[in-house]
Amino acid sequence: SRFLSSTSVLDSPPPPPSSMAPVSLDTINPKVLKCEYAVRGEVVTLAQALQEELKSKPGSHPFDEILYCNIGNPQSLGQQPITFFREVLALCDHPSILDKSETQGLFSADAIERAWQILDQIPGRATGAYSHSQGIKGLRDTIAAGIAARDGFPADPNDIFLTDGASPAVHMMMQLLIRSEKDGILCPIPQYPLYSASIALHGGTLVPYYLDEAAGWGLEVSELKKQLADAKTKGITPRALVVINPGNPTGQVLAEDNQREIVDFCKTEGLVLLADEVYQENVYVPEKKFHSFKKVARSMGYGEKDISVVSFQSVSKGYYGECGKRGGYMEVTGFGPEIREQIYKVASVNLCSNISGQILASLVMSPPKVGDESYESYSAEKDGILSSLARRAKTLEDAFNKLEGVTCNKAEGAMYLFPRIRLPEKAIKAAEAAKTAPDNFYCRRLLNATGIVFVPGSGFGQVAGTWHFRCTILPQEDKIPAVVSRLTEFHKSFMEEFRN
Ligand SMILES: Cc1ncc(COP(=O)(O)O)c(CN[C@@H]2CONC2=O)c1O
Repeated sequence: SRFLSSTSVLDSPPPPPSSMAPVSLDTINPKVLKCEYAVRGEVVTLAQALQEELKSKPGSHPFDEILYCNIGNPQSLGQQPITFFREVLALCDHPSILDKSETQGLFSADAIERAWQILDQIPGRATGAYSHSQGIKGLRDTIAAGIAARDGFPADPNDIFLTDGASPAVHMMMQLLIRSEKDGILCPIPQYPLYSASIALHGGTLVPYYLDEAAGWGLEVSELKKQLADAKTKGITPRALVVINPGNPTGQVLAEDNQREIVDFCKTEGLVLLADEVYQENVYVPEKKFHSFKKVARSMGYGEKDISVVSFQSVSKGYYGECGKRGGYMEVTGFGPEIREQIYKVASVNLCSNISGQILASLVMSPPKVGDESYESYSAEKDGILSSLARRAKTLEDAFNKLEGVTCNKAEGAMYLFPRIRLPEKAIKAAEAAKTAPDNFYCRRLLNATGIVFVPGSGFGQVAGTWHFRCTILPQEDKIPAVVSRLTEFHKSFMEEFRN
């Protein structure tokens, strides 16, 4: 009746502000409020503000540029894309140039050939069309063949779901597995906060298992068992175990026998093994090698009926670093057809992932081979990037270990270092006074003094009473000395200021 007579609306006083706003913090989904993602959190927001100030008021800070060491985003820091991949992508997106004579002079013959092959796998050769909701079948065939060649065990294209990066694949699995807050997902601490965020958004419970920093971030099965039992006493039903290998933020690469223990643990406990393997190409130490969890399970004689393994891959990492192209997949094994049908249904709600990402995922899993025209140049680009990442990891690891009160495990893989910092009591008190976590306090002070952007360890989780920060190994090599010198100078003055 309020809107039936215009005069009553015109005469009546405006409703109080709270009831005017259709949406307010207390009327949105509380799961959204609970969700956090520190990789682009408070310190990064402050960095972006400083960057704007530097633009509008040059000289307004004791540094002339922001050095973003917060996110695994290689190409934003100058890393070049892989030529062959981009040649194929460009040709697939503009097929009319494929048979022009000029094209022969501009693109490698095998890139032209690969583009034709891919286009022949796309209905109507239209990269602008929706595809099958699991992704283009021909590309899934290529990816399955790449997985089989990597592992030495068969892969089924129908187990593969191409996604816009690994993130939406993780969300889909959380959506499938979490029925209520009574469902628990075992996650490593420290963890990549996509997992804690997704579990929060889907209303589940994160069941932590602590990686052992003193043992090079080792994953002890005894810890898994302890946390599982503890969760059950609280009425939680553990559904899955997340393993990030190589680890983010911790950089460890699991030993194969440790992986076998983990597979047995999941099989015994009836847990889905969620294997996040987006850094599978990022291994820097000769004594470690990447083994997929699916390969480990199969090599133990465990097949489809023995264990559910979901493997996540992405085009955002490795030596390709194509974060913005949003490509990746999950390989879903060990589920019955009725479950795969449910996953397909959820995937079909989003129609399909983007086609460029799908093409890239197939290129990443089936790159140029020996004898291909582009193989030499492709290998030179790949080896150049990976060897540079290894050097940067070592340089930063050594620099951190030289800082007073800081210890840093080796980055065996991935793209990060996660040093521990023992802060003086005075600094802890100052952080409390600033109403922030001590490691966040340190990162904010570092940013304001040097322009360097780290992410505080509290954004990834850590043993209570310990403090860390995460630094990527991604600034180009010519920038690393500046990171080291600015950090070292800042750290000395910070420790002096707060010496007990
Ligand atoms: C372990 C892990 N899994 C999944 C993802 C998601 O990748 P895509 O959705 O891009 O495929 C990331 C991204 N790494 C984040 C982003 O940059 N820095 C990080 O820590 C990651 O580190």
